Amino acid sequence: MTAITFSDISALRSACLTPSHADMAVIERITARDATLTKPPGSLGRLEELTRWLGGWQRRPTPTLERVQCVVFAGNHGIVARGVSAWPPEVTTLMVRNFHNGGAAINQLSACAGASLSIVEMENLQPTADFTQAPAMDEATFLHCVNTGAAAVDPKSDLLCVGEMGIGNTTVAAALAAGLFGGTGREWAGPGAGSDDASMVRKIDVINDGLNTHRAVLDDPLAVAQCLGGHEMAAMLGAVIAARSLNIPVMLDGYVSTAAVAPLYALHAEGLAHCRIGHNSAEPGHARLTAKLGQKALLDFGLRLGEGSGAALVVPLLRAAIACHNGMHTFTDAGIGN
Ligand SMILES: Cc1cc2ncn([C@H]3O[C@H](COP(=O)(O)O)[C@@H](O)[C@H]3O)c2cc1C
Ligand SMILES: O=C(O)c1cccnc1
Repeated sequence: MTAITFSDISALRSACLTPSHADMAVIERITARDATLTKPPGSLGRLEELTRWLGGWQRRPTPTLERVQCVVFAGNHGIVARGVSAWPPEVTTLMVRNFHNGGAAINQLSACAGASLSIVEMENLQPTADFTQAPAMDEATFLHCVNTGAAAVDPKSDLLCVGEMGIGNTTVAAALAAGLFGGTGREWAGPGAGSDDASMVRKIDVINDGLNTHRAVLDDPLAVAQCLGGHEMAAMLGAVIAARSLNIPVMLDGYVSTAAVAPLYALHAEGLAHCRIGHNSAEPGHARLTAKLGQKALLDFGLRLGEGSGAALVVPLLRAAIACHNGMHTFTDAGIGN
């Protein structure tokens, strides 16, 4: 659908290092109109900020959400063989079938959001390499996954919601966060889809082993994404870069989607300016990661699912934000003086 393709890692790196920006003139127009609306200035709180963000990236003083796309990328992980998840990798495949049959949480939440839902199976759900032993992906596979993610973005979208399915990927998220921002497995790992105490110990060890194996490349965020990441994580990264070039704002979900795109922030402080984080996951590393990115999640509902659930969930709030901005009358219209 989109022509955004990176021919090699250096093309990808240069796109990461030169992010586009929101349209400041549009943001000024939105701010100016907001000041005329029949409410005390600032009284719609974060709804006002979200309207400026949407309009600034859409380059529209009257932001719209007619075409919202949710994309779920699915992948499997070599480290699952080490007992880091309470679930076997076959569940990834079974959940992909469930997505196609309309039976998962994201099917219901994307429908409530008035969004389309795309499901992308990465690398035929073949697992990555065990990152404690080798890079999770070779460079060509990593680049291919980034490009697959970029190609999944509908260039006509008004908003992109990204999500994932991949048994074991909360371990991968924690490894990415630790690789990018420092700290150990203990500080970044959480129970994911229900790991018990014994599994948590293995998870922490696997993350620490992965950090140790790849310590020579931890200063390069793209190498971190290649060595410690996953197929669906690389695809989310590619989708989010493509969205930025297409001026499409992005709603992230929880820990896994935030960690997948965190390399963009590590490469450039403005790298995730077109993204917001839908909710604060119950996965404990998420709040810490959100703070590292200088963001504040929209909701805190105790979700710990993934699939893009927390991104789709907040779309109705965004609709509320733009309905107020676009539909409210001004003090002049209403004949209210001050
Ligand atoms: C039935 C089921 C549906 C899911 N939907 C999302 N996840 C979430 O849980 C997985 C990560 O947790 P961990 O790292 O502990 O394996 C990912 O697939 C994520 O999307 C699910 C997990 C399960 C079991
Ligand atoms: O926050 C997430 O992304 C998450 C949490 C638990 C399981 N899977 C994903």
